[in-house]
Amino acid sequence: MFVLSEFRLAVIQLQVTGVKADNLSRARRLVKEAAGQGSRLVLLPECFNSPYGTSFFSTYAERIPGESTQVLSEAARENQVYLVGGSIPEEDDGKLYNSCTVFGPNGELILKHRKIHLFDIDIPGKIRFQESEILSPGNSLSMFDTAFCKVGVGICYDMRFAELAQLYSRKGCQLLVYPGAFNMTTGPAHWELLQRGRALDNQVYIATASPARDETASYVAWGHTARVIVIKPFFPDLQYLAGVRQQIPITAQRRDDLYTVTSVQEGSS
Ligand SMILES: NC(=O)CC(=O)C(=O)O
Repeated sequence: MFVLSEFRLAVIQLQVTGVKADNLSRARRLVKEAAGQGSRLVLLPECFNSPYGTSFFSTYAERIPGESTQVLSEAARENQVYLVGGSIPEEDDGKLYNSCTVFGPNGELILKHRKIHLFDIDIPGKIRFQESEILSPGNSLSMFDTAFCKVGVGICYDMRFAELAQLYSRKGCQLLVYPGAFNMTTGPAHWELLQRGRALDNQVYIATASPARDETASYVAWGHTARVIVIKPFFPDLQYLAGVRQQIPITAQRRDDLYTVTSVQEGSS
């Protein structure tokens, strides 16, 4: 496989409203703009086609393939990019999921990742959110190969689970992408810290995209879309990453005789 050492990745902090058609056309326009600036991989935020909230999921839910994924497929093909389509509420067989679809430069669906860890938190006086009241969890890891590098996919709360990132890293991923939508409580506390932690521990690049902050929304996203890396911002540079892994060889130094992280299932859900 031909692997480019350095490539441009775009993370889109999309303004998301209650009008699905507007969200889709805005996303499409921004994917085109990102590709026009040389991006080869583009990332949209969690719930890019609908407001984020348990009261919205069933109204905005679609089957896959459906209206929103059709737009994503066309946007990927027209612009010849890998497109990580944030997430959408998905309906399948009477159940709802929070699902990320990834399309290749020919517009083909490469994978579907259903959020594995549902966002159920209760911080008194601050925020209570229970995705599991409405959604079902996915049960699979999701990775894909590009012409540049291998990519692992998680959605928002998935980022809090260090084991998932460890597994992706062990399975050869150099970049982990997390469409996300942290909020005004957890965002300032953990959004950047988690990304830096996942990147540093696993010697991988991390990219996240959030909806733009909208103070009038029922769930106010923190924003702060990031193209993080512990290492060197903006362009994922795989040669540089290989250098870091060689200089600080924690992968080879792991004590697999004392501990291990294993997966019981994989593939796209
Ligand atoms: N929205 C999420 O899934 C997660 C989140 O906001 C957090 O972990 O904080």
